[in-house]
Amino acid sequence: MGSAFDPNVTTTEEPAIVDSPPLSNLTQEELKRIAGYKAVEFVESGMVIGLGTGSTAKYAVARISELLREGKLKDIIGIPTSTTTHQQAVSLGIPLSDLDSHPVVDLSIDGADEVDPALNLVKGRGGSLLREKMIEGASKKFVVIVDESKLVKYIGGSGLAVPVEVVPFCCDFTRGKLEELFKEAGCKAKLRMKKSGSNGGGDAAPAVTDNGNYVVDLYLERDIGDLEAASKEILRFPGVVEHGMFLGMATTLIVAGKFGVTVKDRFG
Ligand SMILES: O=C(CO)[C@H](O)[C@H](O)COP(=O)(O)O
Repeated sequence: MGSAFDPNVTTTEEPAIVDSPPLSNLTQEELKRIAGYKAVEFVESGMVIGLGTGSTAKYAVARISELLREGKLKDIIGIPTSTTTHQQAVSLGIPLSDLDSHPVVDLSIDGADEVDPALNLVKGRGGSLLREKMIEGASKKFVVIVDESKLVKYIGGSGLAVPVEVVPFCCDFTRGKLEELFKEAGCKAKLRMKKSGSNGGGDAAPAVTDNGNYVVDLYLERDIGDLEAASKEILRFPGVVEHGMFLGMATTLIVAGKFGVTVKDRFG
């Protein structure tokens, strides 16, 4: 997968900075922790920090709280990107606020489901894409933390979902429109259902986001090409709230893999 991840015009022309020895014996979970901890090296006292969501971001949140407790960080304000992260941050005693009170965020740290060679992302398989996009879009810097399994040649290239948050009203109508839009790429659009057992009755109910919406997952067989054009087309449907392609938003990527930890900066 690493060979698919050469810098292109939108990323630094410098070679990736590999600043750790090979981590070949570590589990995926340990790689997530290493990426999360590395990102927190960018955090400085007094900053407003966007706190991401997911199994990688939770390590960054935990590390921030550790450094606050040790007095190595001071006066941090966290802006959580989901109710789950809100609960984690409250339980760890991190002072919190929101975009209404802090419309400019110094730095956000979050995971991703896919990262392409131009640092475009897919996010939202955890269902938090709308709040993540609002907060990360308001951030001066956005550090993305992944293990190497998230690197793809093109958006949708993992074969897993590109999520779209939709309003519940006539969601099958919107689902059908999205499938039709990407039919050339062999798209199958599926309404995301609650995980079996989470509502006591199997897969009968749609999954509901923190904002009371549903998610349509797009499964693509082929590259959809122009991502900015695809983004505009998706957002043109009135039933769509937001999609999980984060284009041109990441300013830094931290990848933990068997080769070590790589930090890659985007210029411009
Ligand atoms: O976008 C997200 C949640 O909506 C997550 O950042 C993304 O799903 C990655 O999660 P993980 O680190 O657990 O793989």
